Amino acid sequence: MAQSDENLANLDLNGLRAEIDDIDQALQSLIIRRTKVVQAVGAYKDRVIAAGGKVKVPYRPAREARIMRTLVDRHNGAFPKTALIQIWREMIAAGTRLEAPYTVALCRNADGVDCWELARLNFGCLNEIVEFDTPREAFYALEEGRAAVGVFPKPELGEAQPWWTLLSDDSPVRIVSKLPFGGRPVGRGEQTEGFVLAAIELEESGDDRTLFIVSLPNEISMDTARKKIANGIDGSAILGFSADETGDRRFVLVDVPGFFCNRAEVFQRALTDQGLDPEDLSVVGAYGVPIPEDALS
Ligand SMILES: C=C(O[C@@H]1C=C(C(=O)O)C=C[C@H]1O)C(=O)O
Repeated sequence: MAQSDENLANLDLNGLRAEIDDIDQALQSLIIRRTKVVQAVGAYKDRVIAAGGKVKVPYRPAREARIMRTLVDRHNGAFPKTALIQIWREMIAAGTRLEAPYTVALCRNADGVDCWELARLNFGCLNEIVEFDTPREAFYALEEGRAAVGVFPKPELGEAQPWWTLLSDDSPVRIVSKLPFGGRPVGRGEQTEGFVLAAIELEESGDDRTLFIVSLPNEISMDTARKKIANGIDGSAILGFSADETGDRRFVLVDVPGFFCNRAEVFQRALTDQGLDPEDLSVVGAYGVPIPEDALS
């Protein structure tokens, strides 16, 4: 029972296994207790939803990001941090599923890439993953509450009909997380990155980036737009651009450091100061900055 680290070397195999059995029992009791608390959170969310009447999506990625960062910060010993995160991923995904049904929507990009491995690792072994034929269908499943979350491949610059043009101020669906968040799958899916979409409110995780879509007149070359956006907003990156059907303007997806939910005017002003004169600007998501690879080793 609760042997000191030094004493472990004096135990025989049976003694060591008895020690492991005790630890497993304590861990399992804590999982049982944690699940009861998660269910109480679910009941709390039910009351809030009953008052507000929205579709119930229990997933709270900002809270999950805080939990994962805390785990990594306080860890020590030989057990790998990526595996530690994975244990919590399973626990969180299985518990969240008790709060409300949980289907994960997937779609492929034009190159046939999907985020199946990332989705399975992040949303656990129990949640159903449904692959849709097109990003549009996956997106509608989220809007209509047929799926709780969707994992869409990271946009490619210049791809035809990018999925992110489906996002708008009129839709409750937003980009809410970036995957992988804490550790990549080994082998298949290792190079893949994706964004999680869900019809939930944006919340701050303490270290976030914000995504907005701006429409610019087509006369402004992509190069000019890129330079002016970079000059106007420190640390910004352009993730995608597309021409719209009428062809006189293009949409640009911009990723900026910080949490700027409901603060589109900040970007509007920064771009106007650069002489870009944006026609339309919507904040379409925010995500917790993933844990860097070197913090996981
Ligand atoms: C329990 C909650 O619901 C979900 C489950 C979480 C967990 O198991 O810790 C964390 C965030 C949510 O995705 C919560 O919102 O706190």
